[in-house]
Amino acid sequence: MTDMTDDVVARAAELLKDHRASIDRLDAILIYTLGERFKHTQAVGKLKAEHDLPPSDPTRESAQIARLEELAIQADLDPDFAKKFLNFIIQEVIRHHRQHQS
Ligand SMILES: O=C(O)C(=O)C[C@]1(C(=O)O)C=C[C@@H](O)C=C1
Repeated sequence: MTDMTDDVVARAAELLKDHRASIDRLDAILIYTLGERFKHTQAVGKLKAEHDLPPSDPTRESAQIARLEELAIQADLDPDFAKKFLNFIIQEVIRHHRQHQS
């Protein structure tokens, strides 16, 4: 009986370890992906500052949000979360753009 319980606990520990390894791998992908995204937005911020363009573009943001909501549904991710996540990133980008302009 105790042996069986030990097996179940050991199996659960193994599964937890595997999930955590996948989570760490995916978190690394997220961080590198965000790093790449910010490289592009830094270049966009420089262009906007050089050409006196406004830091934010609400029309572009609406299109991005609509697209990400669709992608989120396809990816089985909560579309409201996807929207909040993109908004959070875009707000940070706009903050960087404003720093370029001042
Ligand atoms: O595409 C732009 O114009 C950007 O400045 C990039 C970006 C984004 O992070 O995706 C940021 C701010 C804008 O309001 C829209 C989009």
